[in-house]
Amino acid sequence: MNIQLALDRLSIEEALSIADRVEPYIDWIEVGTSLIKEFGMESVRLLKEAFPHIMIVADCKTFDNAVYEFELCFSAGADVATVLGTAPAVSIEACMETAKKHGKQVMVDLLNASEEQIQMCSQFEEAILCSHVSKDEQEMRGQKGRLHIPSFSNRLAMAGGISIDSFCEIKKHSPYVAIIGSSITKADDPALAAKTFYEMAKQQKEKACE
Ligand SMILES: O=C(CO)[C@H](O)[C@H](O)COP(=O)(O)O
Repeated sequence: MNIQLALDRLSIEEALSIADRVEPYIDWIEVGTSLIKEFGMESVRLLKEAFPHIMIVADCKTFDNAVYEFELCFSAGADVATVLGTAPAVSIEACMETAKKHGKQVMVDLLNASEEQIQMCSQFEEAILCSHVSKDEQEMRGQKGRLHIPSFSNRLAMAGGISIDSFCEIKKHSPYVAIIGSSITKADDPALAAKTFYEMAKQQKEKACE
């Protein structure tokens, strides 16, 4: 399991500083949608420049203009870019092709996708499929559990409000990537929080999940 640090609602300086503090305990860094919207592709470029050896995920949440947006992300240094699973199939196909051309990866965010749309997304065998509880569902509806977890993906990602308390539940699904934002970035001690997730993910704290 890879731990993906999601950097959202931060300045670029704060994002760089947190990533630097938690670097030993994370596998991938996500440049969150909020950073991309506020600071543009410069946020992706600066994170990749600071952490050239770490997988950088540009959470652009593409819905249309797939080739253009994915080209922007990969030119800025992203290793993975995201597309919404609710986007038209032609757009997801274009993301897959653009990623293949650059030797990069696609994460399909299944936020608000229907069973039918999830089935459609599962045809993209090279894609990482992300089961995601949105920020608004968490904060405005108090939703914690996920409605749809694709059982057929061998590259499953899980995101949205993952905490140290809920991490054992996440582990049961053996995701390829566990995406964690606020539980690290808003922790009093981000390095300690990231270390705890990392150790649990790498099974050094298996007993904690029994
Ligand atoms: O994509 C996102 C928001 O749309 C976040 O990356 C994802 O939700 C993880 O952040 P958190 O752990 O704070 O929920």
